[in-house]
Amino acid sequence: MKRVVLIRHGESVWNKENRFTGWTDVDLSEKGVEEAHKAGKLLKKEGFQFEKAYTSYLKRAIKTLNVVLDEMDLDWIPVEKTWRLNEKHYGMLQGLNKAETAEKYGDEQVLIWRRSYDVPPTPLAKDDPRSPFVDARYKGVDEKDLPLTEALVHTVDRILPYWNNTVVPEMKEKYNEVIIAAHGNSLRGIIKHLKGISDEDIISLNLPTAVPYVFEFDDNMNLLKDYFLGDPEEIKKLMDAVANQAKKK
Ligand SMILES: O=C(O)[C@H](O)COP(=O)(O)O
Repeated sequence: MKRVVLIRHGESVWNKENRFTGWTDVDLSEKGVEEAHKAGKLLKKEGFQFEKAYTSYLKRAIKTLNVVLDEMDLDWIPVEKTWRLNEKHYGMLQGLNKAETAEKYGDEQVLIWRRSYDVPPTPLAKDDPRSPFVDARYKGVDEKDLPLTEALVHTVDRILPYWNNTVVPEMKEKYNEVIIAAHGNSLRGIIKHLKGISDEDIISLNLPTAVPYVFEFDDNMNLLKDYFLGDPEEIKKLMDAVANQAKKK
């Protein structure tokens, strides 16, 4: 049996301030660091032994991963970073408060921007200071792949080649247990693919911060089952809170 654990980063400073973040590189809040410690302790207690870790180019995911691995005495395992695991790019919404945006444009429009499968927010200009075209970390990425906004379909399009061409072959060949530390929407994209969730039903999936989500596979990487680690009632509350972040006050 093979296991992949997906974990959204702990609460970030902009999660705390309820701002759209996307590719903005904000740090973890104090609570976010605590959440990562809690997740690492739980994974250790449950006997996980990761052999490789994958994460994004964004520090909230990288730091969550580092805390988790440190709690598990697994600081030494190989870690691969890729821009393909970055959060969905939120275009011009990046930096705006979610509830204020709902006051201005209405709950329905904001739900479309957050959760519709194929309607992206207004794009950034290529030379906007927030654009990946002016950020050194994306210098090695082919310009045609760099987004200025994304809907989930675009996030899925850039993640799947990484899942199919890197994670799956590495697991078939040499690893039994890996962890992927990433973001609410980039992980929703992977989960949609793994569970065959429809474009309509994916709208209602909301991932809480730093709750390990376990996927078990057979040796050919066919999905057997999936489950969150932790108290189901508590997790349900956390998921509902994420869903309600962008509603009018
Ligand atoms: O980028 C963000 O703002 C968050 O990481 C995810 O936000 P969402 O739950 O509003 O999509």
